[in-house]
Amino acid sequence: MISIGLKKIRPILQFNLRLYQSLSKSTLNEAIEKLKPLKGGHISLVKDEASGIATITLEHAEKKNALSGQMMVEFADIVEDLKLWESGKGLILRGSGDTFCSGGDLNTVKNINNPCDGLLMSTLMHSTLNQLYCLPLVTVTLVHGKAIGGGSELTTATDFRVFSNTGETSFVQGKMGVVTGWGGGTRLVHLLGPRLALYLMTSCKKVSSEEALNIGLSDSTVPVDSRYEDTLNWLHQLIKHDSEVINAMKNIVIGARNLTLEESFLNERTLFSPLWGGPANMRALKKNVKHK
Ligand SMILES: C[C@@H](C(=O)O)C(=O)SCCNC(=O)CCNC(=O)[C@H](O)C(C)(C)COP(=O)(O)OP(=O)(O)OC[C@H]1O[C@@H](n2cnc3c(N)ncnc32)[C@H](O)[C@@H]1OP(=O)(O)O
Repeated sequence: MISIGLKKIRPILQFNLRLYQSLSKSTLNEAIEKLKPLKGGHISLVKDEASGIATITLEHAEKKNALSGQMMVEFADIVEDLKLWESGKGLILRGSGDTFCSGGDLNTVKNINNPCDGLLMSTLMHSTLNQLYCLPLVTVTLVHGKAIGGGSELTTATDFRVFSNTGETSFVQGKMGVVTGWGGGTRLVHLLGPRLALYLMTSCKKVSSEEALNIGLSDSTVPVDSRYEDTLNWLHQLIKHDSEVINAMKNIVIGARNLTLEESFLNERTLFSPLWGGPANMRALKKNVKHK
């Protein structure tokens, strides 16, 4: 009976996750062709096998970490890489220099400034950021300095946000005559609810680190000088368990976000059963842990 359940649930979860990936393969390929030649900056990925924490760094400091077309394509490749990282537990997304990200690189934007190309860019960024959103890792954005436009959208693609004192986010798309192009509007509603999300989008208000903490957009504020180390420490507190346990916890959250209630409970049972009596569970039982 259980094996029937196991067989059923994988396709359900995978079907829902495929929704994010299946924004038409040919459209994605067309987007990559279009965006790749639009150069500038770089995105790096460092995977620390010992801790299970990966760090993605936007490296275009001279343009305030604006995302060029080339960086958008690199971002897609990095998320593909992380999807295959079996021992991974956590991820930090950050920017280099004094700004988290000033959104789309205006030089790239000028080259693709028509509805068709806009749809291509949007399709690629939706695919990348929604797959990031669905990684089985505990993910956090370190918001140091400004997150503007598309930059503010990036911050919504992780589970948590840690702001440095100077961290600030603003959904300025309205001032640019557009709306969120990277899926940040939908994720913002999931994060804060429709009322606050609509307020932030329509007002284009700058949200300081303090305000972000107050409204539940930020999970912690860290001093500027020790921002990366403090974010690492903050994340370490959440990823003490075995990677299988962390991955299953995150997959419960992803399932609950995407599936119907019934499917989500089935997903949860399916994730639970292999851990019950598994290596981490047996080690814990042997230790006779007291939860004082
Ligand atoms: C995709 C779409 C969406 O919303 O979905 C978007 O994101 S649209 C993009 C929305 N973002 C924007 O409109 C950003 C506009 N930029 C700004 O507001 C400002 O530059 C700040 C980001 C607040 C930084 O001001 P600050 O006075 O500190 O520095 P700055 O203005 O001298 O900027 C340093 C250099 O970075 C460049 N720079 C800054 N942001 C850029 C961007 N997004 N694309 C291309 N270049 C950019 C500046 O032009 C300047 O280049 P030079 O040294 O060569 O002069």
